[in-house]
Amino acid sequence: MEVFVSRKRQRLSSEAEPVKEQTLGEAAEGESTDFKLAILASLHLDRSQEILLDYLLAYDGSVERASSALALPAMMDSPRKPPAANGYQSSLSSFARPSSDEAVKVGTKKALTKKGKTLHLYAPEDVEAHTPCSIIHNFLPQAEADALLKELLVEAPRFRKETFQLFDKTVESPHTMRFYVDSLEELQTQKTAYVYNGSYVPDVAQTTPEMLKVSARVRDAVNDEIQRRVHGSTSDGVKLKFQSPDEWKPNASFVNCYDGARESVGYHSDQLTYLGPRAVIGSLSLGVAREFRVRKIVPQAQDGSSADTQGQIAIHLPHNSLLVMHAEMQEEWKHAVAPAQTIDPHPLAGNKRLNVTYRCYKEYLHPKYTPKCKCGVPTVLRCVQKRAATRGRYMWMCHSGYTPGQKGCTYFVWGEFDEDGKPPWAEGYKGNVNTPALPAEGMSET
Ligand SMILES: O=C(O)CCC(=O)C(=O)O
Ligand SMILES: [Fe+2]
Repeated sequence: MEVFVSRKRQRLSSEAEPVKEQTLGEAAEGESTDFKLAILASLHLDRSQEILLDYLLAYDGSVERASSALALPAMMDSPRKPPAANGYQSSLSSFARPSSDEAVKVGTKKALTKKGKTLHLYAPEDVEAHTPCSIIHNFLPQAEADALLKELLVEAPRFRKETFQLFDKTVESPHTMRFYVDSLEELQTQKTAYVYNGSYVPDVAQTTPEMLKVSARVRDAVNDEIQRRVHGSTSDGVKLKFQSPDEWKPNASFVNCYDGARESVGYHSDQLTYLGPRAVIGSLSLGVAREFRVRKIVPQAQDGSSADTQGQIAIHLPHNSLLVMHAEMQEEWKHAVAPAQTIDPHPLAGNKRLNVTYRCYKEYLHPKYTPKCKCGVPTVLRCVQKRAATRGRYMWMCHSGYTPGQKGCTYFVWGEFDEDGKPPWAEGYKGNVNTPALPAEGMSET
């Protein structure tokens, strides 16, 4: 296809295989779905993520074929009837009652979603049962939610779009954001020591007074939710391997602003580099209600089905709701905020949605301790998702492949973590359980 830029595929492995010239579309075929979506988005700027995903699924994951179809003027609509986006359920059981063997426990149930379909969830019990998240509606007293929203509306004009590298292109995130840390001392080290997508973040701000007040409430609620989930029916009191047993203490946050229906964030997992394995995140939504999409990216262990045969789940996020992304989330699922067809303006925020993602940065994952790559930059922590033989294992890799203007190196080392997610240099380290030791081949497919 002519529209594709010809490029040499960058290999992150040390295999000495000839590198052949290929189109961007061909090069993408072995990549993850979100990567393919990002390529389609860069080629079809006028199409929503939802339409792109629909086409990609309709053409069995082929970027070339999906892109050809998207280019045809006669096919401006989705290749199939899009799933209904409106309407409320009181709970999923009133919408589709599973048969007794299609159960009800997360982890033992059959997938509720089907390839190319979106299942919309509104009730907290459904969100909890069918996703790695839990949600608390009307989380803050109304006056406190409004005070925080007003404060963030004053901050929002200083937010910026994030840029990242996609092959030869520099792409901008379709919404704005800013990073906040609690202490002044942390603010200085963040600017000079912490690396995101290969570079320092020049604009780090100090957590505002209302954000800090709310942070204490979020901390208590998230710790309660973690306990409830660990002791609930699905995990029988056993935390996940690598999940920290310590109290969750937020000390930093990314604050996102979506101004209008079209602003969005594409499918991604949050970076684990400073949070560690099996991270938990508390995400507070204010202003316009939007849809949070989640999609499982590793197959259900029980039925062995491919993750790509499952559809996506949309969680409705109204003003003043706290969504907890639990420890299963970042390694096994991806999440997105989809562009909307229409939005209901909010009395204080107008067309804006503000979102605070409270995070717990671990002291022992400060870049002064973590492995450095050959470029001399602290590495990024990633978890293998696609390759079955090494799935679920952690590795430290060079950042620079994601940095505009930088090529990056092939540096890669398996991460060592104990059962509580601590690295060897952390106090109380109990010994490595991140089964490693396969040769470092084909590490480009995570
Ligand atoms: O806006 C949201 O709800 C999600 C934001 C998000 O995914 C992020 O900050 O990583
Ligand atoms: Fe995220």
